[in-house]
Amino acid sequence: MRRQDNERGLEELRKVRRESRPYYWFVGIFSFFVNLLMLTGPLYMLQVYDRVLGSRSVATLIALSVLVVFLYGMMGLLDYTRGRVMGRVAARFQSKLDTRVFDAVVRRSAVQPDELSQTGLRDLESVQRLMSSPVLMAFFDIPWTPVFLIGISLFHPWLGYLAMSGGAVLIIITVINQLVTKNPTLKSNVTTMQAEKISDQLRQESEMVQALGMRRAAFLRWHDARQKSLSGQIGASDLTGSFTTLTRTLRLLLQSAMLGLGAYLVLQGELTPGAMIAGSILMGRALAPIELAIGQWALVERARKGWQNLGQLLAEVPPEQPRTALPAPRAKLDVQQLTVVPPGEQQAALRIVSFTLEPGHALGVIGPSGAGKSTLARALTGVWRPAGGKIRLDGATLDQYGPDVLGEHIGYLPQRVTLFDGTIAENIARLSQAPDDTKIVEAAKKAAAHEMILKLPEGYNTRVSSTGGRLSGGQMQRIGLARAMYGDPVILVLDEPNSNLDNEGSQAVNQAIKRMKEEGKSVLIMAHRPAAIQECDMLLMLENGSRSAFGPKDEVLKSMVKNHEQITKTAAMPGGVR
Ligand SMILES: Nc1ncnc2c1ncn2[C@@H]1O[C@H](COP(=O)(O)OP(=O)(O)OP(=O)(O)O)[C@@H](O)[C@H]1O
Repeated sequence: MRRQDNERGLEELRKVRRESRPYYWFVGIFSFFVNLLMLTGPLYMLQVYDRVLGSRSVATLIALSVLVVFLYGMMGLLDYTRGRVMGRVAARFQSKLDTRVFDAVVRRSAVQPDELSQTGLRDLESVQRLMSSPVLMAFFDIPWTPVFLIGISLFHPWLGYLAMSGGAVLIIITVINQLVTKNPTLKSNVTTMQAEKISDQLRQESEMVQALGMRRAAFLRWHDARQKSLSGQIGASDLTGSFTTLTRTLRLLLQSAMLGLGAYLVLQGELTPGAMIAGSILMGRALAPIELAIGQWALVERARKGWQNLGQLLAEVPPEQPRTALPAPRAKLDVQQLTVVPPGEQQAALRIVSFTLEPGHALGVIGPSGAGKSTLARALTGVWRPAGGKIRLDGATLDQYGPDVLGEHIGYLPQRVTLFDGTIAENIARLSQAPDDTKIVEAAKKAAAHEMILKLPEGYNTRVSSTGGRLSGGQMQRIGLARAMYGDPVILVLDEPNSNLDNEGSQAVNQAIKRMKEEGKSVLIMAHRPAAIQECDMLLMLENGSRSAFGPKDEVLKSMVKNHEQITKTAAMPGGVR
């Protein structure tokens, strides 16, 4: 996506940033006073050398020193306050965007789990971190650098020339630093993330890694990524480090050069000793923010990249428009000419498929592997949008329901059940903030999982992890079914519900389907095994993404048998299919 296309997302970010505009003014005004108070040191030196030492007045020295303590105190207070304000502005920026970015990340991950969706929340954090860091304060201070440099030239034009040329060299170094360190810093960030991703995945799949004897190979793969990340980090930190050292050395050198030139001018009688010292201190103050910015440039680069990424993410996943709340739908599903193209693919996985499902019916969707059954399930649950055709739930297309509302109406049991870290009850209640215990138990009973859960050591409060923890595959599937049934959905989409179930589990699922039908609700079962379609009244047969048969179960099965016999007979004939 080009920068121009990201503009909508960037504008969204800028809008949130603009909301804190009064605070930026506040910090700007405070920075003015902080920088003004920076003159305390040089002015003190000027007074001590040129007035106190000349007049030998202890009283003046004490008065000046008290004043300096007060002024430094004020400066510290203002500096601390502006830091606190920016910290809060940064936190506000993050929390204002948290919901929006989280929503965009979840929506994008569901269809395209790429780098952009993975880093979304981290990108927001890196922008927040820059906003609350001292580097940002340095940006508020840098505009004062020329003012300090001009101040130096007021002492003596030669000092001014030296300060200006020193400042110019530092600015050139800053620009070169920005150009040179940009790519290595970003590259090192990417390699670090890749190494983390590999280690996360290997940790999650540790059981399989162990069982398949993949430990050494897995280690080498991770180690390779880790080495790349490490050498990237060393390269980037060497580069940034060299610029930091260069600027620091240059600043110290310039300060000393300032003293040297000042001393020469004092010897020539063109400058007072106080001005010599004050000039050197001013030089240090003028260059300090530039030095700080260069030292922390990696933070700036990360935030800059994060800002661009966020712009792209928000542009690609626009906010959802509010929808008119519809009444609870009847369990009537109407699929017309549905075509679905998996995200990032060119070819449709489902082509012009039509069927209807009436309330109180169960539809079995059968077909070989890769026929498009799971694709249909994802389209029916609103996860993948149709590239063509329509899916209507009680007359309204799916996009007329809000995604969370649709989730309440259509219960979904995915092919691979994943639970979330938490208790079984929390998982069944779909992590609801206000879980309803009665509904949780009811859903578990409908899924015939109630007894099984009670037998666990802590019943409904048993803690589980994303991979199930102490639960077996079949137990996870039954909890997944209870989760699908939580909140009384009108339609249930079950993708291979029997894949991990024993006989008792399969019967429990069939019982649940029967109950749904009796309540006037409907069920779709994507299945390989005959046991799964026992309760189905209708069958939809998919082949290569197209509908090859649809109708009452017995008729479809009969025609399948007939076709099968036909094929067998033809194959048996001389010259037939072999
Ligand atoms: N996330 C995805 N990205 C790209 N293509 C996909 C994705 N998921 C599925 N497909 C493709 O869509 C086609 C249909 O896959 P689908 O998972 O719907 O088949 P299925 O009938 O459910 O198979 P199975 O019975 O093995 O689960 C396949 O060609 C597959 O390669």
